[in-house]
Amino acid sequence: MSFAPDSAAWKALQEHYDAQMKQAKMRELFASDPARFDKFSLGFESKLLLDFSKNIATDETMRLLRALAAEADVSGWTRRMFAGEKINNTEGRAVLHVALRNRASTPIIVDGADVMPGVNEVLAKMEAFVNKVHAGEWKGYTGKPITDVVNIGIGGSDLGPVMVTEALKNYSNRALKVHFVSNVDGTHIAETVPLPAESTLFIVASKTFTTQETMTNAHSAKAWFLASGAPEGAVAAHFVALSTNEQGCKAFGIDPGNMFGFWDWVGGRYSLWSAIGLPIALALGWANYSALLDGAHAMDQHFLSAPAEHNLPLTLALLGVWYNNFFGAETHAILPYDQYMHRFAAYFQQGDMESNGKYVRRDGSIVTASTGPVIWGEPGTNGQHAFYQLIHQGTKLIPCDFFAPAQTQNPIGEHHPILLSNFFAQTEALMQGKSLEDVKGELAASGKGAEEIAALAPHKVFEGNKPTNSILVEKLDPRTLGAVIAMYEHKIFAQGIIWGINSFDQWGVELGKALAKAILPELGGDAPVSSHDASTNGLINWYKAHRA
Ligand SMILES: O=P(O)(O)OC[C@H]1O[C@H](O)[C@H](O)[C@@H](O)[C@@H]1O
Repeated sequence: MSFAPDSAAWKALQEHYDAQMKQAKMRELFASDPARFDKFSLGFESKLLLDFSKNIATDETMRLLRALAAEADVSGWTRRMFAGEKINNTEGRAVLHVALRNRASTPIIVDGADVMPGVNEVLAKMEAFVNKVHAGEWKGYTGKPITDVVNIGIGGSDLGPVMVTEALKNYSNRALKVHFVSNVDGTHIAETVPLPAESTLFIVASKTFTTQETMTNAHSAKAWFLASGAPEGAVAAHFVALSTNEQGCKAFGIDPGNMFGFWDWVGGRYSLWSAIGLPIALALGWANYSALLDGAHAMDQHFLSAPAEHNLPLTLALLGVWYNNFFGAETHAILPYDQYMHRFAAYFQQGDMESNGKYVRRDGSIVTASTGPVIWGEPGTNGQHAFYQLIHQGTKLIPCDFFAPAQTQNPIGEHHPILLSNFFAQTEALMQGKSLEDVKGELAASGKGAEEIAALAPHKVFEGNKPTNSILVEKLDPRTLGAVIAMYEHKIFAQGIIWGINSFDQWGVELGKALAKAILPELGGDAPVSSHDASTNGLINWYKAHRA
């Protein structure tokens, strides 16, 4: 198999870029094709619209990009993933977040056994637990119902639950307060636990149950709980675990009955659909959590079966490759015009950057093309008052995804139309820009003299031609959010296939972890440290000299 950029489809795209698209102007593409919006927009269940017409792309671009996907065999790899093949080759694992939301329960075989009975068993256990907590039947050690839940986890065992509980806050059971502790900085737990211990439930969420930050926080939570006066025997009613490591949970003192398991074929950053979703289900109730899974399943089916021209995740993936590899874009912004979505970009920083931040291909060879972009973003309109200047007039091309719901969940006066008018205006401005002639005309109309016009005009020109995808949903409900998350997951998958990398390992996080373990004992005592490079020694010794 030939990899990008050695493949025929890649070369054809390069020629197309050099000959036509490098200089292409979206303004002109719109002017020359009145049907552009219709041709370059896709729907999903009539609840979601993806408008990708504001991209520097023609029919020919899309045709060539789809040929690239075909050449990389994205659809074959998709089928292999859904069938439970061990496509995570460096860890010898299947990649089956799709099984977690396989609502049809069609068998998926891994190592000769159907994974679906196990998936459904854990879901049933989660449902029973959630209902018990909500009904006030799960009691703390003094007989009181649970009022507060603290999820202790980091990375994939934190970001998904945080993002979804925030995004669907309006669907949550506000009587039950769900808190999240992730950072090993003692400040995080210290600022969280002033809580009523007798009615607080701790969830220790860790796929491996060895993650230093989570274990440290979990032990501190247990110490705080016992110090509050709770007897040792109360731990069972107040600590539950979400993990693949049963031994580790037992060693911590968690009753195996209060452990919710999952499997090595669930990647941490794809785990909100597994037992890791328990805090989500506690916050939102089982019906809403189920609807989230339903939405993701619907998107899975779409990704698996929709032809390339109608396939939303594939379209997003291909446009991402187009800018990343042909226009040299280094970053990609995710800009939700919805305050509830304020952790969405942070969630996909892990989802995308841990998946596709790789320089070695699945066969061990070094990539020769740029891989995953830097993902970043903040909700609109806040971002407009912070970093949009650079997107409009900077020297870097930053493709953006704009996202908004048509219906607000908090209709107050004109807030929602104001919000959406900004969304539409920004994508229009980014595409159209503003010409020198227009700027000069405006300055003249405002009474400025020739000299002032000449001095000011260049600063007020917007080149435009900045690409955006616009994603509108009818309403940000659980089903829709499930579909949107799955859409991005599959986008990341398809890009990984095109770049020839394994999107499902994360060896790059290991070195720092190992070094931290080696350095920790060196931080004790007063003896100066000299075993590292000069900078690291200097930093450690400065810390030792200045710590209280
Ligand atoms: O769930 P855990 O095993 O505690 O892992 C938590 C996180 O830590 C690791 O460093 C990985 O980079 C993440 O992919 C993972 O989500």
